[in-house]
Amino acid sequence: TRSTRPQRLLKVVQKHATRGDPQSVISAIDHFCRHSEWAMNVGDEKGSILDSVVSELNPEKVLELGTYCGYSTVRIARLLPPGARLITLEFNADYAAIARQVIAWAGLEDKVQLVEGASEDWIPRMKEHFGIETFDFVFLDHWKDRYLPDTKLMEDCGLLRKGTVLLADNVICPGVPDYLEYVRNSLSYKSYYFKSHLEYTKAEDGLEKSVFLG
Ligand SMILES: O=C(NC/C=C/[C@H]1O[C@@H](n2ccc(=O)cc2)[C@H](O)[C@@H]1O)c1cc([N+](=O)[O-])cc(O)c1O
Ligand SMILES: [Mg+2]
Repeated sequence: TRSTRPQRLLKVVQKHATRGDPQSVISAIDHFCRHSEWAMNVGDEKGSILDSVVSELNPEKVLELGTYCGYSTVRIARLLPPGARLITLEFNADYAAIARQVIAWAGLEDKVQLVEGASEDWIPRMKEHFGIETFDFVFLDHWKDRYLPDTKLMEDCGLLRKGTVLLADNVICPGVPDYLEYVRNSLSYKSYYFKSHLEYTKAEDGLEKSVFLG
């Protein structure tokens, strides 16, 4: 039977990227998704904004909601200082299996912990299961109707501290109106919109950076 899109992405990485070279993994996926088959990776344009936010923050503890094939996992983990840790949550077992191999190909498995399951089940367990006090940086790129409830859940679980940065993908396309309204109007956040484009297209999209004020 026909392969899946994640399987085709992994094949492209294994064929065109160099083991242990995260940039080559990123470039191989971007080239394939721009010229052969679109996929819902954050992509090169928004990815550069993600890079700048991570580089400026230099986070020790990172949470990613929505691994998919591991593209943004690789983008973030490649910039983390030694000893820093990225926990990425993936609901779909098939996607998780592909992402593990993409992350390993990039040579970043020591910095990344991929956890399979639903964000609402794992967020309340971050402290007791992973020994996490608070996160320095959270990248939201999972189901768009989960951005707001999961943000409130992270607040309630005490996982955000003064200065924690949330960066949300797709705030225009497909859009997360309830999340945007919340972080832009809540007195607990200072929010900024980075205008960009939907990955590999000319459609508008953007990233919303929201700093938790405690
Ligand atoms: O729908 C989109 N993303 C949903 C992503 C969902 C991912 O998050 C995981 N997850 C992990 C943990 C959970 O608790 C739930 C799901 C799912 O198993 C999936 O791997 C999307 C769509 C477009 N688009 O143009 O249509 C563009 C984008 O950049 C997008 O991100
Ligand atoms: Mg996205």
